[in-house]
Amino acid sequence: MTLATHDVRWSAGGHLIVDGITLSVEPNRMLGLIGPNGSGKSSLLRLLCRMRKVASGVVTLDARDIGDLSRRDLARRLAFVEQQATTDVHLSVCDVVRLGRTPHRAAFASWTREDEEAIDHALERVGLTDRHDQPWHTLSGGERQRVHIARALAQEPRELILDEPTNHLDIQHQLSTLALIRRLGLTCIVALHDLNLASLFCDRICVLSAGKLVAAGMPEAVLTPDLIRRVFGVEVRIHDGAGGRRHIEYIIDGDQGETP
Ligand SMILES: Nc1ncnc2c1ncn2[C@@H]1O[C@H](COP(=O)(O)OP(=O)(O)OP(=O)(O)O)[C@@H](O)[C@H]1O
Repeated sequence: MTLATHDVRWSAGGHLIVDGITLSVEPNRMLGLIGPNGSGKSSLLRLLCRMRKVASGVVTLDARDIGDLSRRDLARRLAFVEQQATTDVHLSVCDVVRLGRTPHRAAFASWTREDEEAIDHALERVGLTDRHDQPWHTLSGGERQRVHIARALAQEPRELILDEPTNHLDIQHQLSTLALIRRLGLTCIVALHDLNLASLFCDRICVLSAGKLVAAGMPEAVLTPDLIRRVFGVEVRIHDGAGGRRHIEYIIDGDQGETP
């Protein structure tokens, strides 16, 4: 195991938001975190990358408490792409991606060829090489999201945590971004709302509900009509498609459609 939580709890505003969660991700695998709005996904991701401190329990990286690692050591291993991350409007695209190099550079050191190559490579991977010098504030929401992913890649992490990375992306970029993240072969924990995308791209899925872990396992074992009804309050039909791919069809009120 690389990254794991052990009976982790976190409270805010007098409420227990993350309620005794134990999970782990296998090295070089993609773990999807799903759950309704407010179920605690972002809060858990922040605990995983030490942006928040656990109230009890422990988060470990290679069996070491992440609280014992220096900020720099942690940032060399683990990158976080936040939901709706804000960035100073006066920066260019490459300035934002450069921020990812911070953990690799000594204070006041000049930029090395290695730094520049990491930045160029990261921009290439998200398909934004031609936007290198574009002012950040002129980018579309989807382009900003991809720049944030490039910033995380420039950090050259082994563990990558992403909070709704497909937000703001059109369907082509949702698919290509998740395919890219998968191709990276990093150890990855990703919060997703789209159950079909989670099923398509994740090796395993953890389901949160009201701060608790209510199911974990392979997508086909976890994403059953019963689980989706209990956790999301939605009726679905599951179709087996070509190549073992499954499709979750949502049944809206009054839909009497029968499975052919
Ligand atoms: N600092 C805080 N103070 C008070 N309440 C908080 C705080 N942070 C989170 N919460 C509450 O904790 C709950 C879980 O929030 P969180 O953002 O983790 O959920 P989520 O599953 O990521 O939701 P979404 O799918 O809507 O992004 C919410 O009800 C939220 O209002």
